[in-house]
Amino acid sequence: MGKLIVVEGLDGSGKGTQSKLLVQSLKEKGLPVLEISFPDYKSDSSALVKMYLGGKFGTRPDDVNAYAASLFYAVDRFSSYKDWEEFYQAGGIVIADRYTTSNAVHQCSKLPEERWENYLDWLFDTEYIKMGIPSPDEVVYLDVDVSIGQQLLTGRYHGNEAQKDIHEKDLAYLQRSRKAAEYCVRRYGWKCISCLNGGMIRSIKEIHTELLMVLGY
Ligand SMILES: Cc1cn([C@H]2C[C@H](O)[C@@H](COP(=O)(O)OP(=O)(O)O)O2)c(=O)[nH]c1=O
Repeated sequence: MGKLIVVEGLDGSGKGTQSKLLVQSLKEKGLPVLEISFPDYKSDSSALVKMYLGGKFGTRPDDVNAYAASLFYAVDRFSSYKDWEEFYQAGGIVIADRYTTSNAVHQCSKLPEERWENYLDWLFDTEYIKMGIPSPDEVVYLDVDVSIGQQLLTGRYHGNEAQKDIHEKDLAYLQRSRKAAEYCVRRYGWKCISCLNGGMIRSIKEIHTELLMVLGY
């Protein structure tokens, strides 16, 4: 059995960059490592996720309830697992840029806080037990302020706001997602790295060094 490490964070937190750097560092140490990313946009299994994020079922995140949206992402992960199952079972280290934990962060926020525990129990039972995909060994949450994340996203989309998906366009929704993430950090012992220092985003290298440290590499 291998190891599954998840890099989690809100939109614009730098997860993609940090996942890639982590993979590179572990490769340099000679470890068997594979990078995966969700949603798996290159696969047909992400069709419903694309429809949802593109606004086909409604232009606000709340137009699709937490349970329905979670299942769109869950089936995408089930399909992806077929591609890395063998590597993982043979002892490889899998680095995931988002995972089931993204449902926890981004779908919890559609529910009132008193229903979070119930939803999270359902979510982890559905994906890790009923569907049978692996549960992570480590989850590292990269924490950024929603407004800073938005600035980074605007840069990524070269100022074209129309390119944002229905989650990225909704600031209040992202604020609630951040609260849900903080709840998960406390409840499940996810590791948390603060990506800001004095209101400014820390350097990519600094965050990478801390990421290696919290993971013990
Ligand atoms: C993987 C995953 C993502 N999401 C959300 C988080 C993001 O707001 C959104 C899209 O994922 P994201 O990785 O941000 O895609 P992009 O590369 O287009 O920015 O989907 C979930 O709600 N559940 C999940 O399981």
